[in-house]
Amino acid sequence: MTDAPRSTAPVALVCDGLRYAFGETTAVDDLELTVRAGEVFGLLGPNGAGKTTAIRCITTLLPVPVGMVRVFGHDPAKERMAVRRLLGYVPQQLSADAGLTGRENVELFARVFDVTRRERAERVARVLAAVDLTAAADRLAKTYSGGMIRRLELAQALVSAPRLLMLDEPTIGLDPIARTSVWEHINAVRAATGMTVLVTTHYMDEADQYCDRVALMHRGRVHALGTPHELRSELAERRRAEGEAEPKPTLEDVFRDVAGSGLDEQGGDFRDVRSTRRTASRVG
Ligand SMILES: Nc1ncnc2c1ncn2[C@@H]1O[C@H](COP(=O)(O)OP(=O)(O)OP(=O)(O)O)[C@@H](O)[C@H]1O
Repeated sequence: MTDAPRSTAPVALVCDGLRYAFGETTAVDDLELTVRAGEVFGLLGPNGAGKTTAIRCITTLLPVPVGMVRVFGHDPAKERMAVRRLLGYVPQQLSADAGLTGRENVELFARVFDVTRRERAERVARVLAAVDLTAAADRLAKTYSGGMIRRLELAQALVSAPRLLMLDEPTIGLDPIARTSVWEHINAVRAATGMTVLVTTHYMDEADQYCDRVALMHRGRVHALGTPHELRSELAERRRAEGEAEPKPTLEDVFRDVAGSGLDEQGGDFRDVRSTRRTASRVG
């Protein structure tokens, strides 16, 4: 396993030996990551792999009891507010208020993040446009589709102009078209701003397509790390050496290979029961 981003871009995020336990359950076990500025980095794994717990430690929502985390050089334990100012966070749980319009939801976040009154209206309009919600901005969020809600949450997180955007399962429960749309908007904003993105998902196909590098997590530990192409090529090489004629492994094959049979024992598959949950119905 390597953690050597080729880029010479500054380091956006470092986790070194991060460990977090809920009582007897070790949720994150010795996590080592270095994410470079401008990367889209995917933290992948089935339910219970430890992705959300890791994100909560990075975003200061949980303490860092063992190990070290730095966000653009800042320590979440000692410089909580400095870290929060650098971050945009879209949690798995709904963060939009159904009873407010799209614009009001984003304005609320702008206030919470101290965007000055002078800048606020322009900034809110800009992020709503960036996620293609200008036309729907003055409708109540409860009238939005699941994909629109996710894009609204993205706008909420973007209004503070974060340098590191953390997205916890941003496309869960969305249909394929809405999933693609969410990713296209993430990519467009990233291209326009140079923002760094850390995303968790258990959709291996999305990670393969949209992430520059991925870490495959299982039972709190990172089992493989690299570009999707590198990880697939390494497994293809091994399969070829074992006599397979034309191995074309997917990222999910790589995951099964590194995680072994334990993946099924855990009951953790890449299909989440919650993936059938419609984001829109959470709102409506
Ligand atoms: N508040 C909590 N109390 C006790 N155990 C918890 C708590 N939150 C998470 N865990 C446990 O920690 C482990 C990691 O959970 P976590 O939610 O970080 O995984 P995940 O990869 O984000 O999974 P999911 O995709 O289901 O969100 C699991 O075994 C989970 O049951």
